[in-house]
Amino acid sequence: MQNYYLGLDLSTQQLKCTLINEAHDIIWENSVNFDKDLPEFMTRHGAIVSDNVVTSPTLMWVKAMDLLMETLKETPYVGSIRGISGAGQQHGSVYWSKSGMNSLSTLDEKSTLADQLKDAFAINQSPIWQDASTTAECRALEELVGGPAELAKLTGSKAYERFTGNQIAKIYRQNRNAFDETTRINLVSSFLATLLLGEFSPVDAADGSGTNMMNIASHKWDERLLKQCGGEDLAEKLAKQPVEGGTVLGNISDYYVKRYGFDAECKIMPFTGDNSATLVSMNLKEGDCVVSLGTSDTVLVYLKKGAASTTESHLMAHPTDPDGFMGMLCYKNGSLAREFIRDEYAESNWDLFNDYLINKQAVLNDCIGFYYWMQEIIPFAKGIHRFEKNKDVNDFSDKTVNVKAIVESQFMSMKIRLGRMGGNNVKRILASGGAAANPHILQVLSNIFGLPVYRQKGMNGASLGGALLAKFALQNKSFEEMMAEYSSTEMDLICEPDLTKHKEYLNHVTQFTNLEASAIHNK
Ligand SMILES: Nc1ncnc2c1ncn2[C@@H]1O[C@H](COP(=O)(O)OP(=O)(O)O)[C@@H](O)[C@H]1O
Ligand SMILES: O=C(CO)[C@@H](O)[C@H](O)COP(=O)(O)O
Repeated sequence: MQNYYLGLDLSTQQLKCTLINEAHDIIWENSVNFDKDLPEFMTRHGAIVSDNVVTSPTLMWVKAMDLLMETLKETPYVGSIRGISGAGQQHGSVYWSKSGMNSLSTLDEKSTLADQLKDAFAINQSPIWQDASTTAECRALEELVGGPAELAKLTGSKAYERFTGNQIAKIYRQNRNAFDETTRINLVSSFLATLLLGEFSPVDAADGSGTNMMNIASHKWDERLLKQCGGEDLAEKLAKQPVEGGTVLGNISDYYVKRYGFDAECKIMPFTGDNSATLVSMNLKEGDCVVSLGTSDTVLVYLKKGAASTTESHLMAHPTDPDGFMGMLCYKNGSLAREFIRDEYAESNWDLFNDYLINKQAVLNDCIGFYYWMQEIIPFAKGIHRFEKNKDVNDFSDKTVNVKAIVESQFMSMKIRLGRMGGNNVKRILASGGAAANPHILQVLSNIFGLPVYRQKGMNGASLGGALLAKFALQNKSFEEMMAEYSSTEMDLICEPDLTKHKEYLNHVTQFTNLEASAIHNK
């Protein structure tokens, strides 16, 4: 009989899934798009934005699970799925009420999850990673431990607005009734595992690194930080210490066995962050660097034991190597900012956008732009700033240059900051995320980094990583040994760099850095 492994990914705009067989071949993929498939929640790009406050309806995620499960039921594979793991957009959080946890443990297979969990949450709008409304909480947390560098040493990152501890601290201070009504808090990742188990799932250490509350060395909650973020009761609401990837949490809830035909022995593994899962799917080797172009743009590297934190990047626990780390840069103005420029200057058309990308010059012609459409993470800045021949301008003399300028500016920032994160020996770029479908964007990436760009097979790295994590936990080999047995997760080479252009880009690094500094100060 065949064995299958399922990976889910609840990211910003969609719930996606990937099913693999024993040989890691992708057998089936599907997705539920929040805006399109669940319009009743009125999200735009999966979120509800009110200035710096950004949330997603928790029940929308539950309903997306119902829809995805219905489609899975129609496949011939469901009864042969041996294990499920997956990922969630990082930092987002879910607040279960006591009665909600009771409903979860007594699910009736005749009704949907959404019908039974519609009143299950003490807070109906989950804060997500795009939120930037907790600056006061961030400063308080840093002050507690002696400053941003100290917090980065302790947890892997200085305080960031989107990190879960600061989000919890805001609720604790501003919405105490809802905080007191909350019996359990999940991250988005552990929320999916909780839904599948029918009981509370702990976070995995990799995603715990995105909370500003976990000790990056011991992978345990730091009591002082917990108290600062949510008083004496927070430890109880988090219930369990973070767990390592590769462990088994338990069997799937009977609800899915009866309603959808899952095997009663199907195991649920800890879910991780979407970036960690993407790292897993690529099976990174020394010299590899992932550039994920999803809603957010991220840069990921595998750092070995002994790596140090910085106040510009994130050091996160590695999802399969308990001694290793994932180094990460995260940009909020990724795909949505490119879409904004496409709509503004390229008639909402990716083909025209690509035409300008191929035929226009920006940085190499002294047209440099910074597009912080939403409050940016690195650098912490907002607004759109353009410079032509080093002069601050409202717009470029040829407005269509904005297309090339945004893509170049995003990748110049990554290139410069990757070096500072300790990623100096990179030999190849592995691209993933929705915008990696666009080879013209990848060509600019290749030229700026001076490196070949590869892309993985399949539609979604994070859910593929989830499926591999599920298999990893159910066998006795190391992750590398497991991956070495099969080659079907190898990458396709998409582009080679134009080294003449690469050298020219390097000549503009100082100019870029200076103009970026003046854009931040002129905000
Ligand atoms: N051909 C394309 N060129 C550039 N960007 C694209 C293209 N196709 C999709 N995208 C971008 O991919 C984004 C979605 O990426 P995805 O990784 O699926 O998001 P997430 O996982 O965060 O929900 C869209 O917002 C869109 O801008
Ligand atoms: O905040 C971060 C990482 O720190 C984001 O990368 C989120 O994890 C959202 O991911 P996508 O939906 O863009 O994949």
